[in-house]
Amino acid sequence: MFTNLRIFAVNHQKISSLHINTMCCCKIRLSLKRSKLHEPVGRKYSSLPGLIGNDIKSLHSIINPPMAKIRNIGIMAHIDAGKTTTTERILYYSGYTRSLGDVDDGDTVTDFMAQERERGITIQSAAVTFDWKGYRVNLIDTPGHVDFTLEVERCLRVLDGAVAVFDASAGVEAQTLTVWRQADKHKIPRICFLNKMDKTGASFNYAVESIREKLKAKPLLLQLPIGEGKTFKGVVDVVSKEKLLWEVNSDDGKDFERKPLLDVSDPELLKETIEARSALIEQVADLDDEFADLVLGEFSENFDLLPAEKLQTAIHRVTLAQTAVPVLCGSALKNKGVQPLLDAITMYLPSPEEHKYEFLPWYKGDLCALAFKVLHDRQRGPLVFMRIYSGTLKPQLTIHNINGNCTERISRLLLPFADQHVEIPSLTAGNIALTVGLKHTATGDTIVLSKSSALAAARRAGREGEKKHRQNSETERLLLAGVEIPEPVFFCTIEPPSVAKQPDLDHALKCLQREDPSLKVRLDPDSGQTILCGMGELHIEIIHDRIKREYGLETYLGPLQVAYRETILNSVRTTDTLDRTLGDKRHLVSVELEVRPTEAPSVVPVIEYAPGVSEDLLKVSQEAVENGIHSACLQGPLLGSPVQDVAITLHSLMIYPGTSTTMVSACLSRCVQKALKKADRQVLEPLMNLEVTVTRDHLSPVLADLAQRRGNIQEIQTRQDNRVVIGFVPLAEIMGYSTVLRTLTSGSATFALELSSYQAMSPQDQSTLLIQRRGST
Ligand SMILES: Nc1nc2c(ncn2[C@@H]2O[C@H](COP(=O)(O)OP(=O)(O)OP(=O)(O)O)[C@@H](O)[C@H]2O)c(=O)[nH]1
Repeated sequence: MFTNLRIFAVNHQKISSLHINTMCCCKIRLSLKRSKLHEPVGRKYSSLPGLIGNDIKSLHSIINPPMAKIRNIGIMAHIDAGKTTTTERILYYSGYTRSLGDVDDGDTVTDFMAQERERGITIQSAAVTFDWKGYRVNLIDTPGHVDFTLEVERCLRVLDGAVAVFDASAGVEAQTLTVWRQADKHKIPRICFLNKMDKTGASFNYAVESIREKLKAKPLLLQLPIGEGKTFKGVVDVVSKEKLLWEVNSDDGKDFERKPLLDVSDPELLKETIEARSALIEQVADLDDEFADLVLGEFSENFDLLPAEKLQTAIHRVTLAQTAVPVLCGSALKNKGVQPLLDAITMYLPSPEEHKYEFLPWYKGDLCALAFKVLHDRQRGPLVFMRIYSGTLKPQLTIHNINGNCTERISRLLLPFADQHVEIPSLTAGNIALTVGLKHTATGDTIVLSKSSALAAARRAGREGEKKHRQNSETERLLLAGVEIPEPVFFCTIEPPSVAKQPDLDHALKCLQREDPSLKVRLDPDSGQTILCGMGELHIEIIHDRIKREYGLETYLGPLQVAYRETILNSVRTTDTLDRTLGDKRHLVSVELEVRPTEAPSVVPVIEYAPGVSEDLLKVSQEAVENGIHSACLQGPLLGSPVQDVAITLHSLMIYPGTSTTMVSACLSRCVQKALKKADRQVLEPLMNLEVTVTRDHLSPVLADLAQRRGNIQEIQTRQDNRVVIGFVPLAEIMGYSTVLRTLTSGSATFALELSSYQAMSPQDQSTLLIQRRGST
């Protein structure tokens, strides 16, 4: 077996040439505390647990543990809540690293891109595998910045459970709400970790209350803090009525004392704990009938006698049902409370087999996996992270990619221990694998054993959900991704240093798009320039920098522009005829159609056919008709921006025999454009949700500034000593806001932005924009 196992220890020199990138970017958080750039620090990694001392037994358990012992877990939070620090502690206590990494020193394992280390920011999520008390935990550290929300969502799709990390002095913050909603959407059971309990201003009760109020969740208090802020020393385990104290002088928090609470030594704390435990038991009994029967039967006289295990099992069920969330607390930075968090992960979050996936029976044990992340490694080519739902992955296995409709071979199979990768002979369902050798698989692709296996699964799926999935093609039913890719809100031109380098730029952009589906690249039909479209200023900056660092290309970005949309306000009916003779062939198309605004929002045009349009004709030309309509709606008549919220009804269509489909599309496209031009038109602009956290002293200048930016303030909340301004502001007005806010508040404020919707511009703002655009072209 040893011959099949090799460790790829990736040292820091390698990292810079390996995956990812080194780039400079600005962190939206305004505090400059990390402005010092760090050289990547050399760091020793221990051998993997089980690989030392010829321990073949644990070696076996490392590769394929029983499914009940697997936990696929994500860590999600608002920026800076402490996800990376918590992950570092987790890796240290699980024996995977020998020293404690620190984001402020730039030597963490999961933030392993050089830029992440330099700036202490998580950009790409990294999967880390480790073992804890006989459990295999695959942990994903996700980015907190809103520009990378898609990364978070993509990871949530493959997880069975998540830990939501909060800054205990701030409670629920803007980005927490976003990721919480995403976790709701993917039905991910969660536990909450109130981090930074050591920080001045930390408040357990305040943070719990904000979970209740803002997330509308039912917190189950499994712990109580012993002290808060500077006096924070440990926690009380409410379930077992024990106190856990970390030694004051311990520099790594590895050793801590766990003692039962006794009336003689801790009368007050014991009383408080018994009350909290009774409240917890009542809360769980309210949510779980089986537990209620137990409590009301055997233990109704005295809750105190209820064994901890019974309560734990019930909490596990309630967590899975997502009717409540267990809450724990600690301080990752000060090394307190992380080991109990690990215990809670294995105890309360589900194993893969506890998640019922409707598609599993379709495969009957054949391979089914989702590629959820692609990284480009200069030496090994693309590395694809996969969640295996069914079947087994092996090196040299030929697999079929349903999205790409292609077949390719996995050359090697690895277990992703952050920047150490262990080569393995096979990996079974429930695990997260890293594959080498797949050249065409992109993020979000569904992987199966073979084309025939996909067809067999599609037939089973078809039989099962005949009505439910009627519109989808056979194989579309099998696609797992389900991650909606938000439309980009920013774009800019990108140019290579010389025309000769254009193919290199195209290659780099193609690779980056496979990794990151939220990056869109298109060609400007008028200028022929390449256009980059992204989710935010930081996103585009990072792509630019990655092209330089990873692909050695110095590119030039045009000014960053807001991605507007257009729509129409009234119905217009029009006709068009295209009559062209090419060679000896006559192409003749005649069309009559109507464009009108839709009632419900729709990014793509809604296409309808009037009864007068011949069904036979549509059978052969429908695709060409719809291509023509879609292409017309890509460039609206006002700004050349995509047109949305329009419905198009085709009233008549005449096609002369022998006319090419290209001519049909061209005629439709021209006719739609003509109709759009005749209609009353409206520019839609991206409107952002804005949350600014600012000290009381700086509130007035921030509000005055927002008023000038067409900001619409909805609410000003009090968060401890700070004020939180919540409102909307047009994206066009908020570009470069980090610099302005830093100046206004001496670097003491933070802000978070998220796309809310596209909204109609006022006539005055619209005409100013149009004048500006026309002036600049
Ligand atoms: N006082 C205190 N500070 C902490 C604690 N945990 C993390 N920090 C600090 O908070 C800052 C952010 O920590 P990170 O671990 O990078 O947070 P993150 O959530 O991973 O941040 P992003 O990846 O940028 O979203 C760093 O300066 C940490 O040292 C804690 O328990 N107590």
